[in-house]
Amino acid sequence: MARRDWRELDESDVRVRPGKGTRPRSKRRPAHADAVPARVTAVDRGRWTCAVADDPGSRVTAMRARELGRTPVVVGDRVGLVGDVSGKPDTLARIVRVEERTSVLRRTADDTDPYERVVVANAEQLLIVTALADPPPRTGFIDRCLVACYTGGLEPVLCLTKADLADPEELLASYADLDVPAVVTRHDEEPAELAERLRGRVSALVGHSGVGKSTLVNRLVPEADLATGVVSAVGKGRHTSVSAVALPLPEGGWVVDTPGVRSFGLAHVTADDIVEAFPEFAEAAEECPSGCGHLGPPEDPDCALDDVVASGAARPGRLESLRRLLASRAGIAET
Ligand SMILES: Nc1nc2c(ncn2[C@@H]2O[C@H](COP(=O)(O)OP(=O)(O)OP(=O)(O)O)[C@@H](O)[C@H]2O)c(=O)[nH]1
Ligand SMILES: [Zn+2]
Repeated sequence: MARRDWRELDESDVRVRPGKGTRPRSKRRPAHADAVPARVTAVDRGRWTCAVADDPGSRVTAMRARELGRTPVVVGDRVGLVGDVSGKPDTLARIVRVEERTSVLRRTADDTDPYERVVVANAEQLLIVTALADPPPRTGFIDRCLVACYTGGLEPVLCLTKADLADPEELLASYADLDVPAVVTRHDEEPAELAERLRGRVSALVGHSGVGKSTLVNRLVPEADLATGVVSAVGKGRHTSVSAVALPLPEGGWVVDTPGVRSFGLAHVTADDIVEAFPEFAEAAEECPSGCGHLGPPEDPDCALDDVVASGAARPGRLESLRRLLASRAGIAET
């Protein structure tokens, strides 16, 4: 099985591993030994907003140093800044370095841009916001979010909103075998459990229009309405740009809203990439015929994963769930 690394899935990425071609870059590094570490919180027309040392009170505008070449720099990236990092009006710092990413969330290619691009870097978890009713939950969307998490290095969390309108039990049951943590919210109650889960961490948020994402963000980030510029994208709906924005949580951590992102870049994700997220099946998958899609009969009659369940080493529900995710990958083109 050719093991593919999520960090190498497309050419528009930062080179995240020291490879053959990186020697000149490491030579250059000492010149910026004084670079200040910061996190990118917003990107807008060739300007990057950065928080120095993760301090939400610091808001430095930066440009990209010429030496970075075409290296993409996205929200969540950890960067090194030189120049004026005071954040005072009309000052401009320079991004001279992009650190290796610990996770990536990609959006799908579309008519205006044929590449799958990273929209959020370094998020620890992805909050998949789904309404229990109005609009009704779409498991296909949730499943594709899960695949994006497993292959991008994020921990998924289900956030089921509008619990005042419908009971969460049925939906929770269909994800029980995946062991995905879930939080249930409703607008007439404080989202305390959710706030606890987000505290001190970097969490990306996705959800379709109308599921109550803005309602949640405004609850979690009380200043979201007051802050200028970058946060104006929150809650404007479909027509807003696809760029993400990181908002500081009052008790530490960041939520990264992803307005306009409604589907994920899974075009290069293989069946084996998904199986790797299921440790009990990963080894058996190497016994499968080459090119096995692991769907089982009739598509993949010689798939070895059924043997794992037959031997008692895995629960049948785990294989069913895994295969549902594998099947959902096939539907990635639909939005
Ligand atoms: N019954 C009920 N309605 C809610 C709840 N949360 C949000 N809503 C309503 O659902 C609608 C959509 O909420 P928003 O927060 O704007 O949803 P959104 O996902 O941000 O949608 P866009 O702004 O279109 O991206 C609004 O009318 C909210 O008042 C809830 O817990 N229960
Ligand atoms: Zn197989």
